[in-house]
Amino acid sequence: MPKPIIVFDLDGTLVDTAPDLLDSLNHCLSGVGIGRVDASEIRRYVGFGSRVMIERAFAAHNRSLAESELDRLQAIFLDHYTANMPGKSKPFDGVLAAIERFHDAGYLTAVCTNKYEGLSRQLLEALKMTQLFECICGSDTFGHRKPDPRHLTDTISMAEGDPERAVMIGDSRTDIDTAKAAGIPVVAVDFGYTDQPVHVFEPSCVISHFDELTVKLSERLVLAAQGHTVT
Ligand SMILES: O=C(O)COP(=O)(O)O
Ligand SMILES: [Mg+2]
Repeated sequence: MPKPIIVFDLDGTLVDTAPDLLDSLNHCLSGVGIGRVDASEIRRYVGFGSRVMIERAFAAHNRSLAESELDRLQAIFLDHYTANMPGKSKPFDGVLAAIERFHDAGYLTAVCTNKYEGLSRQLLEALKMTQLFECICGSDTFGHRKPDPRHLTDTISMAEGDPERAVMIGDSRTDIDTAKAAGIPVVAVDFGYTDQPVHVFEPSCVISHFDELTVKLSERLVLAAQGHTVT
């Protein structure tokens, strides 16, 4: 029988990667004349991978960007980001204990991220976290990515999890829209990368620390999603 599953987003949910994304973004933007991006800006640019992040930095400065220049800058970004991994990135407080709680309760865990799969694996490997997940599915794993709900449903299938007992954990509108479109309950963390507070996007619930992510909470969300009255 397939097991219940918790699917984690990566950047801003599992791992606090913003300091390294910021360093690599500023490295690739040096010399293009838009100045340095700061820590508050980067949180609005993350969510659709490095290419969109660079595009958003240009758009924020009312600058257009030719495709070939974007290719060039993305290659610089990726080289720098890869060479410095894991850098300052670290798992958010309490997430490792939360994963252990779910494993002890018989759950599977997986990653569904808009980071490239290779980068995600390299980062999680450097943080000694790869073995925690049944599968790690990036933006290039299936040919569709969040907010396409198939990115999430295909992740659950690959992990051999039960889609009727799945919960997504994410930090952005993209994660919330993806899970809702897939009919899967979604817990939003309020410490990740988003331009608006996550409650605006109406996730199933919001947590401020992984201590709040309990097996009981996930069971309640699954029951509620199936239409049961939960008190
Ligand atoms: O790297 C990004 O832009 C997005 O990554 P995430 O889907 O793990 O938040
Ligand atoms: Mg994220």
